[in-house]
Parts: sequence; C-alpha cells; structure tokens
Amino acid sequence: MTPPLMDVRRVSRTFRVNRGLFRPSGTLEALRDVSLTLYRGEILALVGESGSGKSTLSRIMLGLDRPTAGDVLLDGTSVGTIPRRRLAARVQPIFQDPYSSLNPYRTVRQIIEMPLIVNKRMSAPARRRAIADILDILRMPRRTLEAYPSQMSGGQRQRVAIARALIARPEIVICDEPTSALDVSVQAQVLNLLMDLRAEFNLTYLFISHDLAVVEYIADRIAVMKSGEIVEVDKYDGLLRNPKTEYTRTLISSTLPVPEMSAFEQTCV
Ligand SMILES: Nc1ncnc2c1ncn2[C@@H]1O[C@H](COP(=O)(O)OP(=O)(O)OP(=O)(O)O)[C@@H](O)[C@H]1O
Repeated sequence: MTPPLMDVRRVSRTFRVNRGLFRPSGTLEALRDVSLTLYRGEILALVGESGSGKSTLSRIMLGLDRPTAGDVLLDGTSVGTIPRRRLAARVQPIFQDPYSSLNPYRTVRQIIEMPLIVNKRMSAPARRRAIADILDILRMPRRTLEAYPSQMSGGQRQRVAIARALIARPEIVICDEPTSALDVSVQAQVLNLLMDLRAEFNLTYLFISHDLAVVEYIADRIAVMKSGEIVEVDKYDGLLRNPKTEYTRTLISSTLPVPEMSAFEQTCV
C-alpha cells in the first residue's frame, strides 16, 4: 500500500445555528468523529445525501475551515500549521459551478495566472511558459486566454477551472461535484480529462459526488457519508457485494438496476 498522503483523524465540526428570533441558538454537528485516509495517487470518492457533511469535510481538508476536534495531516503535518499559500500550492479545489467559481471580470489568462503569482511567485517569462504548457495539456486554443468566463460554455469554463487548479502543480485536487452542473455528454469529457490528468500530473483526487454512477466510473475507493459520519469505505464492487449499511444499499439501488446503459455511460464508451 502506498503511504497516506492526507490523513483525516477523528474530525468533528460543530456550527452554531440561529433557530429564530425567540428561540435559543443551538449547535449542529456537521461532522462527527470522521476518519479518512487519502493515499497517494488514488481517486477516493466521497458520496452521500445533501447535508451529510461532504463540503464541510472538503473545506477542512483544503484548510479553509478548522475542525472543532481532531486533525487533518498532510504528509504527517497538521494542515492548520501549514501557511495558507504553501497549502494551496499542494491542495487545490475544483468546484461544482465553474461560472460562480471564476471571477467574471478577469480574462482566462488572468484567472489561470493567479495561482502562479500568489503561490509560486514565478517570473513573468516562467508564468508565460507554464500557461502555454497547461493550455497544451488541456488542448485549449491560445485564443481562449483573452476570453471572459461569460463568453464560454459550461464545459470550457470547467476546463479553465481545472487549468487554474493544476497550473501550480498541486499533489491533491479536491473536486466538489465538478461535473454535476454540466450536460451529460460534457460530463464524460471532463471526467475523462480528470483521469488523464491524474496520470500526467501524478495527482491524488478526493472526488465528491451525489452520483454513484459517476464515481463507479472513476473512483478507486468510495467513502459513504451520512449525517456527518463516514459509514463505510470500500471499492465499488465491495460496496455492491456487501453493503454494510441500509443507507449504502439504498444509494446503490438508486444507481441500479440499469437494464440498458444510462445516458452517462453511453457517452463514456
Ligand atoms: N457555515 C455553516 N453554518 C451553519 N451550518 C452549516 C454551515 N456549513 C454547513 N452547515 C450545515 O452542515 C451540514 C453539512 O453541510 P455540507 O454542506 O457539508 O453538506 P453536503 O453533504 O456537502 O451537502 P450538499 O451535497 O448539499 O452540498 C448541513 O446541515 C449544513 O446546513
């Protein structure tokens, strides 16, 4: 087994919630004693219903939020002690909606270049070379650089988001529903691209999704979350053969049965 790259150790996250004008405020346990290991080079999927805590966990792994209890280690070092820029150079997000995650007032060139300025402090010629390289790898034409996000399709915008995430050469990419806002045919292209990039950049992915059909297609292992807890982690076949909880069984049965190929699978072959 490859060594752990990121280790989530007994993480809990409690939020204060306001219940209304005349009611006392309370607390909400978004994560409860969550442990999860991300091994170098793998694609680990995180699935679970809305509100189960997937985004909260990913924000903590990105260093954008702190756990109430527990810790997240990156190569053995607590992410809370790693300066924000240094962490961002190693762990990058790709979000669901490329439109709202890209600044509409910046050109693609400015968007892609930003992590190099902020995280790497590269010279201008080195930045130009890095931008040309990433465009080639993503097979994006040079003219895209002067466009604004509003002038692009959803799939093109997600490519820009991927270019921005990868240009500083991170080790881990945390994808939060990266294809769910896209048309089914474009979803498959973006998933195939993410898988090609894993090999090219030696990446490790945490891939958050509602959709078991999508994660079955790409994930090495799948972690199932429910009500702030990880209820099981296994390969898809393992989950299918021996689901440990009723909840996983329900998730699987909502993906299956698939008498004919789903529209998504047809676009993947
Ligand atoms: N900043 C916050 N303040 C209060 N409650 C929050 C906050 N962030 C998340 N929550 C709550 O924590 C729980 C987990 O939310 P989270 O967004 O992590 O779930 P999720 O599984 O990512 O859901 P979705 O798939 O809909 O994005 C929810 O009940 C949510 O309302």
